[in-house]
Amino acid sequence: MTHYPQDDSLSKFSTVSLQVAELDCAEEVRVLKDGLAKKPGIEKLDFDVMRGRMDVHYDDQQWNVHRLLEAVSSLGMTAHEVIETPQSESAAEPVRHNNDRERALIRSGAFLLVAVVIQVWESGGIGALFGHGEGAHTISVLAILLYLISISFGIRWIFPKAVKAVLRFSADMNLLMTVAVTGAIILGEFFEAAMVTLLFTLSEVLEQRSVTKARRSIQSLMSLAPDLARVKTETGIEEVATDEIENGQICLVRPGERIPLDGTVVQGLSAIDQAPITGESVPVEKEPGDTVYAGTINGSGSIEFRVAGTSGSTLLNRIVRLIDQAYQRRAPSEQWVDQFARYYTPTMMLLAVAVMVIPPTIVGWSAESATDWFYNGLVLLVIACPCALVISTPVSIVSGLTAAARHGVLVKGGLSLETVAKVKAVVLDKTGTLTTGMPTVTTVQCFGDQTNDQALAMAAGLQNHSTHPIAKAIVHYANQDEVAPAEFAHVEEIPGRGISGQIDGQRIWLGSTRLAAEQGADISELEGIAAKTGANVVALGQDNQLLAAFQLQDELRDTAGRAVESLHRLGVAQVELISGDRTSVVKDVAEKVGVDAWKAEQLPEDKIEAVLRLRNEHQLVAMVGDGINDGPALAAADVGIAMGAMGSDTAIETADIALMSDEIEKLPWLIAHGRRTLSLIRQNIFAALAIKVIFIILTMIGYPNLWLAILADTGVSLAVIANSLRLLRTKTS
Ligand SMILES: Nc1ncnc2c1ncn2[C@@H]1O[C@H](COP(=O)(O)OP(=O)(O)OP(=O)(O)O)[C@@H](O)[C@H]1O
Ligand SMILES: [Zn+2]
Repeated sequence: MTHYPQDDSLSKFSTVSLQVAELDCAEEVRVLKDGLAKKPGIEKLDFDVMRGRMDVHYDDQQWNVHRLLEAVSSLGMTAHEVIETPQSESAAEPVRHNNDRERALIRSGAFLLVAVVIQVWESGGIGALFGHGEGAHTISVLAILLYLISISFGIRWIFPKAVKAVLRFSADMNLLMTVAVTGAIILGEFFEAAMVTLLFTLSEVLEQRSVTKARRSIQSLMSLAPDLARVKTETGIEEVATDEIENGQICLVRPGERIPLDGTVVQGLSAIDQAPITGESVPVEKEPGDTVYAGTINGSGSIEFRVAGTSGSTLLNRIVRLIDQAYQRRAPSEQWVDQFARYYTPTMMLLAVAVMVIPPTIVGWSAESATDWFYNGLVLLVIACPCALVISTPVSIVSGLTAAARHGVLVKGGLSLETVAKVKAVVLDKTGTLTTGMPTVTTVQCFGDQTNDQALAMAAGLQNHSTHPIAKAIVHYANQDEVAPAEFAHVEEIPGRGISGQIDGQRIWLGSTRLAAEQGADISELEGIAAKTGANVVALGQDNQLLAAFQLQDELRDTAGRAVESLHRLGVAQVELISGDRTSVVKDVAEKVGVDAWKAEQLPEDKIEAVLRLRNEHQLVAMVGDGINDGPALAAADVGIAMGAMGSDTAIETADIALMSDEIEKLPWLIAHGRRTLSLIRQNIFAALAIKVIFIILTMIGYPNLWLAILADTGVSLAVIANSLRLLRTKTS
């Protein structure tokens, strides 16, 4: 049968990045989502409010960029396409800062001030500003004019959005503000109208500033990598811009300088401060063969290193890019607030209208009662403004993510941060998590007629193809004994068991006792060795013949016990150790670190099952692993946390959270940090709602005041922002 490509099978998805001029808060995100996301052919929308960007993933059979731009403008916004050049790589681009609005704020404030001075001077007292309801203050045309100019500066940012809200038949805070300001002008309360506008603009500016601030503190990470590097060339040493340096070139770094690019040390010894990436306070000794990272700080030795990759592909670059993406993922608490505001705002508007209309209808309409209740209704509108509520959560989340990154913990979104805060059970992998993950070969024992060196050459030859910690240990051991690894063909890794390959037409395997047994080998001798020494034993064999056994010892991290204790202290109900290693080894580790339960000789699929079982019992489960033979389990957990992610690209990309350093004590820190972030969010929401309730009550019992209401709201916004930014100052545990 012949295959003809079907029309719809040809349809493809494309992605375009749009710069949307009006996109600067959650409100616009909602509008764009409502207006676009559900249209056929729109696959996905991603927002980056801070840079005013929207990425559209669309079906290019149904849409093109031109049509997308039209769709955006039909929602009342203007957009243009962003063409990414390698240099304008998202992370490197400076955070957009809306200076226009700040300028408007200052002008609005200046005119307000002059107007106030004139009004007070004309009427001979401050009292003129605050009385209301009598309808007629003595106020000159000049003062009125100045107030109106002040208002016009601020309202320019609010009014267009309010109109669009009306056109969409929805109520948002811009509409609330516009109605309140217009109402106040109608009542002749110019001072209050101007004050409301000014304070509202102020809180919007503050929101933007604070988010920018949190973001900048990550971007300062980026600027850590120097722009110039000294490169070895045929003619000598030259200073070259880092983005012109190619893979494989040799760079020189003097003591105290920052490493310009990622690479491998080829000469020199030095201790390098990796805190910018890992948050570790202690410098790490580097020798030829070790990896160095862009942005880290060289200690007292001079080193030469061979560049790996380019300036765009450094670990630092990737981290900043991932954090950038993390900012865009909305946390559950953010969604909750959005959802809340969606009903809350129109409800408050209806309530305000009710206050304006119902009481005068009951007591009888008179000029006085109408004005009074109209004013009360306006106050209610202003109190209703949800802005403190709407800004609090994103600012907290962004600060929380940024603070974590500065401690060497890469959290890939607000959701992960909130989940880790609520974790009830933790599954730990052993190798690389509780132990250093750098086992060493202690003994080699041969059973066949070849020599130790021949066995070692074969083992090292196979292990050259593996990234398993055991593989590294065996290769390293062979290197030390100056044994050249044998060349293998058709090498296959057998997850959770070992590895096999062909040499001289023979199939050779290497792996756990379980693998040996599955190959039909007699494992009684292996069991004997393992029982005697308590070490991990790896067997080398051909068909069902045992050739050699390697004993390996992996050291426990000295902080492992304390970390488990901290987890218990934080109220984590169950800490389990799940390992692919032998029972005797795992049992020993489990007892030393004090976990609640342990399981040994677990295959990758068994590890998934363990995670699923714990999810049944404890709901939220975190799995911590090094990404080797536990990737699927990391994915099955509510939060997958990769340990020592610095060396492993896949761990960084796939885990929900990556602990860049090899420090297990970052785990309890992270849980505590997540809880701090959550509790800040709750405090903020509570404060914002509490102040509203207080002012509603004040209005009800007859102390309505328009500008005090908005002052309170702005005050809460400010407090909430300051509260959230506190996260940026958290210290490493
Ligand atoms: N590449 C390999 N070379 C040699 N042995 C291997 C290899 N991969 C797995 N094995 C064997 O399989 C066993 C299980 O491996 P696995 O990676 O699942 O767990 P582990 O590293 O022992 O411990 P943990 O599960 O705590 O990380 C190892 O103990 C080892 O005996
Ligand atoms: Zn507000």
